[in-house]
Amino acid sequence: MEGVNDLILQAARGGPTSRPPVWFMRQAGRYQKEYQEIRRRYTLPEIVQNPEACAEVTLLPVKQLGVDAAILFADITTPLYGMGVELDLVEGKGPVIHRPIRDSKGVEALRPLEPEEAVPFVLETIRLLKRELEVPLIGFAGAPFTLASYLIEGGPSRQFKEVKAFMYREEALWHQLLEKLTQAMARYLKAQVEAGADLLQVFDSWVGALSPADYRRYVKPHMARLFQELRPLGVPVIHFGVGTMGLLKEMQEAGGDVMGLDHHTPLPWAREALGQTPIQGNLDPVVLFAPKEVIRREVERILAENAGRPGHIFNLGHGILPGTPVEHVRYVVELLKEKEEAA
Ligand SMILES: Cc1c2[nH]c(c1CCC(=O)O)Cc1[nH]c(c(CCC(=O)O)c1C)Cc1[nH]c(c(CCC(=O)O)c1C)Cc1[nH]c(c(C)c1CCC(=O)O)C2
Repeated sequence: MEGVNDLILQAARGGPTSRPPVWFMRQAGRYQKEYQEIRRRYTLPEIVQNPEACAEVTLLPVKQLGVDAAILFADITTPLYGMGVELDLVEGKGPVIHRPIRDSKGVEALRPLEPEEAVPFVLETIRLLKRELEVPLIGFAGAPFTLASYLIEGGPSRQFKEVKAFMYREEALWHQLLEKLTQAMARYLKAQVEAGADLLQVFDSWVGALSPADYRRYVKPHMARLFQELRPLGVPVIHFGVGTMGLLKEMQEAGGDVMGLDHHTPLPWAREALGQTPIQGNLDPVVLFAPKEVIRREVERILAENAGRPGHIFNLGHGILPGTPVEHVRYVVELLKEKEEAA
């Protein structure tokens, strides 16, 4: 990508950069008044299905914050509609599935994903964005476990009791379900790269609910398969989850060029555990509600903990929360850009 800011691609490949590139998970969302205005007129699926509106929302944080990457605006549930799943995105809660999967009929009813038919609007949004963007575009998908947790629980969960009980009780069916989701997300991500996505992030947000032994048995083979399918695409892939310190080595073995670190994971420990693998993270999203002195202290702590090693993409440990002051998010970007001037 000549003439554009490709810091994030360099860092994702482990190369040296003049400063760590920065973007934020959920960088487009309710904390922005411009987003709230658009949301008063359209629902989230209506935005996603309208490439002009969707590109505009994707560009909002790039213009407002000066981040080093854009992330496609969509939800992890977006491709599920194309597999025959009916669901609602409930404000303040998250995805609610009309008929949660509880048996083989539910698994069989999931259709294979044909991206050009099921999500043409996502691919068109990517093509529109590529004409405008001067920073790389991140495509993304939910990982099979995280998607299965919504499909089986029927909505957000704290204990993940239904999904884990299903996994233990119906092991063969579980593997069928994860295989279907793996194939669908591999095709979805491939279509995003063909449309122009420059790197990818796989969100296994809720996989931290599993023990390392369960991860190895029930999830890791599918993740390994997914990353194997993505490798020929030739773009870096970020592998992210929350509460994953105990799983991080297993997740790294499954695949991904960059490992996402939540804010509970000590960065020096992760560097030691992961060797040369680039990392992304790991500021606590709640720090963005703190006074600027505290934000500065925490950003500097993370930079000091990384000790100038290459392959660090600055981000939060999880997504930006509603109510976060935009000014504070922008301040983090400014702090990182100051480092470049100082260098
Ligand atoms: C678990 C998960 C979901 N969705 C997503 C994940 C994985 C990332 C993570 O772990 O946070 C991924 C996601 N969802 C959204 C994006 C957009 C890109 C970005 O700017 O990061 C991304 C990357 C838009 C969205 N997806 C959703 C919003 C909320 C705002 C709205 O309804 O307009 C946005 C901006 C809805 C959603 N969808 C989901 C939740 C938990 C919610 C929030 C519910 C709420 O608080 O109202 C499921």
